Amino acid sequence: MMELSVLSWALLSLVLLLVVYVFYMSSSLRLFRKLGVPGPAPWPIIGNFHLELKHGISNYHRQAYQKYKSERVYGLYRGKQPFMVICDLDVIRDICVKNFDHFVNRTTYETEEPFSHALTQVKDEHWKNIRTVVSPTFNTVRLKRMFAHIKTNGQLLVKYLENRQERNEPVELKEVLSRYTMDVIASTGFGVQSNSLEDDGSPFMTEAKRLMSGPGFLIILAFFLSFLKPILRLLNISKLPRQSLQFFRRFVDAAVESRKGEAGTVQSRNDFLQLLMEAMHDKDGEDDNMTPEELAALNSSGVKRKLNYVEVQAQALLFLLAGYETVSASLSFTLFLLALNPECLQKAQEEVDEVLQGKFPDYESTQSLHYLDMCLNEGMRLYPPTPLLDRVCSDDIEIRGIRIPKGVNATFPVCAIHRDPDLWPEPDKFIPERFTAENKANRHPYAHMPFGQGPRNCVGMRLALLEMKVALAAILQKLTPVRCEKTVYPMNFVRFRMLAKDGLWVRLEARR
Ligand code: HEM
Repeated sequence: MMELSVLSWALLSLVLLLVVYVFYMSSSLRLFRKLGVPGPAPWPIIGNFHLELKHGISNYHRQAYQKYKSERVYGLYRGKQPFMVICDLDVIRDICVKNFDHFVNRTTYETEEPFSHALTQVKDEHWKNIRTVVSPTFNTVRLKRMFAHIKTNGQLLVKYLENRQERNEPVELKEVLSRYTMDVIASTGFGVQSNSLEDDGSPFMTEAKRLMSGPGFLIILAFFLSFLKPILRLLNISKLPRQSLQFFRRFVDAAVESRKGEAGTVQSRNDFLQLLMEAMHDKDGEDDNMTPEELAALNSSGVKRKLNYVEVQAQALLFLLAGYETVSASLSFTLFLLALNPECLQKAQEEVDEVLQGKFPDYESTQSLHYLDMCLNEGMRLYPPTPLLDRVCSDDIEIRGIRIPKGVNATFPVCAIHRDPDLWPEPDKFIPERFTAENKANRHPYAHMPFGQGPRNCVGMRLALLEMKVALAAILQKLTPVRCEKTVYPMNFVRFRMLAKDGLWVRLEARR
């Protein structure tokens, strides 16, 4: 009898706890109703997260955007976290630029060390400090110095593809271009030739793939639904595969260690790691490797630019990861779309022939490949690697009649804006001519934002465009991609990833 009553008490307490928990989790689910912001009704505990899970992020937001666009904004909850999705491009512009001081940070989720110090994660002054150090890596002077690395890998890529063409083998573009991208990152970042193209068992590729293969379903849930995090911690489940993280950490450590003896010497390595290590030694203005332009940019910022070792480690790891999936996806989708659109392909090849005159692309010639630039922009419009962007509001503000309270995540539905038929007639078609100077001038500048916008935009954009143009131009100069028996279009996508389930298969023909 006694035992039963203990059990009853325990059950009663559990039920009470559950009620309190549900009440607590639901308490903030009234915010959007109070503000008059439309949106789907949230469920207790999970909010609206089930909708993104069920339809996929891009599909869900394309539908929701069309439904609520006339209201300029809609509200969603992930767990109890409120996300105000902004459909009005002028409001997005004000958030990114005019009112940037209210929206410096983006939503971050708990990450393993040292990732919490990476540029994508850090906040406010910490972010400004690291961004100031990292930005000069991508200026014209540094990109020109890095070009030799990109050229070597571009030449290897074409040689590899020519071999495949001679054997008449179809090629899965995402796989091959991921290998090229990893080789470019390893060489421009760390001065290392990772040989991913040549070597099927390259540890660089194996670990990068493992890292990118995406976390398990439970982990994705925990990413967004914070109440699951303690459970994962208790089960010692990591969001990123530990083995791969360890591999890249050891790689960065070894690279830093091997260069320590070089500190203070004039030896110039022209890579990202060198810049980070210089920032660690904090030579403030005495840097032989920096141009006057770079020094002026750094010193005028007025913020401290010394990095500690963990920060160096974090940026180095980020460099490996941030540019891998994004570049390889954009590059392979664009080449695939060119293969499916022979008229555009012909125009691109004519431009390449005219500009390059039979030579391998160099830094200057890539700047004249305007049609290729339009093709890349159109590829990233259709398949933006980052389908949603966001900024966290640090203080209550009203922008163009929309009240955004402190703590709310202002989200920009890039994947939906990029397919809005009012901005892009026939939005699902690949039409690079949308990006002629004239057409661009007639469109809102925020209608296209694959690299984000404002001071917190993609810091690696110029490197990304350069390595993508070199690869495209070098391939199209020698080879013509065409549909083959393995081509699947329209594509089916892997859940939660901008990755074609059946691959991006083409056959290559040699150009006469
Ligand atoms: C096609 C290629 C790429 C695309 C589409 C892309 C896209 C983006 C986007 C959308 C953001 C967020 C911007 C915002 O919130 O406004 C971002 C941030 C960032 N990207 Fe990229 N990216 C690409 C390549 C690269 C490369 C090659 C690197 C470096 C090697 C890089 C490094 C970063 C970093 C460090 C940030 C965080 C910037 C900050 O918080 O200050 N990205 N990128």
